[in-house]
Amino acid sequence: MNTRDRLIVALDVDSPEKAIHLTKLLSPYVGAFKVGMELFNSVGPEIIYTLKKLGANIFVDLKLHDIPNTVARASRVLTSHGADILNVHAAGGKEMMQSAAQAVNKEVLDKGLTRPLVVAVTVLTSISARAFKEEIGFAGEIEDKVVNWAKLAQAAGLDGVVASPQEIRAIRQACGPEFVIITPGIRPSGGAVHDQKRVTTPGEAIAAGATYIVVGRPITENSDPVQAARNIVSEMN
Ligand SMILES: O=c1ccn([C@@H]2O[C@H](COP(=O)(O)O)[C@@H](O)[C@H]2O)c(=O)[nH]1
Repeated sequence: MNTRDRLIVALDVDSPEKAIHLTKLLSPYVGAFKVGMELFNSVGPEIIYTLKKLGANIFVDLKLHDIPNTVARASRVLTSHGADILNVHAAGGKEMMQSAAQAVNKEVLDKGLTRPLVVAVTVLTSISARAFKEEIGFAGEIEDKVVNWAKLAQAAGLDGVVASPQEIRAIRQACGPEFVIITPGIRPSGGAVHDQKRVTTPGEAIAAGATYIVVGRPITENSDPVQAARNIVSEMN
């Protein structure tokens, strides 16, 4: 895979015009675009079709988390809309993840679609070690929880996980070289971290074994998004 194909830009915007503008501007420099809750809920599923018509690969980041039947049905619908990557929460459990994977596989077979990657969100990159223990009440270390959830996702038939770049090496060791690791919480050296807590630079994430990195504000809120994306790809090398 080319370095630039490993860069996914988070389109955290509230209108189709802004999303289309960024997609046209950045498509030559990045591998894919992420449609998250803000854009999906502002525009609706048609944004997936609109951006795919522009030739973009789309990660639909809705972080499904519900009972197995509900998540399976939602996963089937997102597959039919043409998501290239979709995700569920690992905290939903093995049965939920298995149901999602099976529903996606069935939809792909029934409709002759290209199979999307189905990945599990582990511990959000905005969660600090203190919040993990004192607020949410988990015992132990974040890395152990992330690795356990990654192994559970793999056993459930998922393709990979979303995790912080700080846990990449441990996940790689536990789940092997083919397992997909998508890492938000990426900040260029010296850049503002915003609400992210477990961050690294693009270069550190790739060196640790990330399959894809996700970058939003450092690109989309930059006065020159193209240069920001090009700088990040350079930092990945
Ligand atoms: O643990 C997670 C899971 C998802 N995200 C998403 O990634 C982007 C990051 O945006 P930045 O502006 O680069 O912080 C955003 O869309 C999140 O919803 C995450 O950050 N952490």
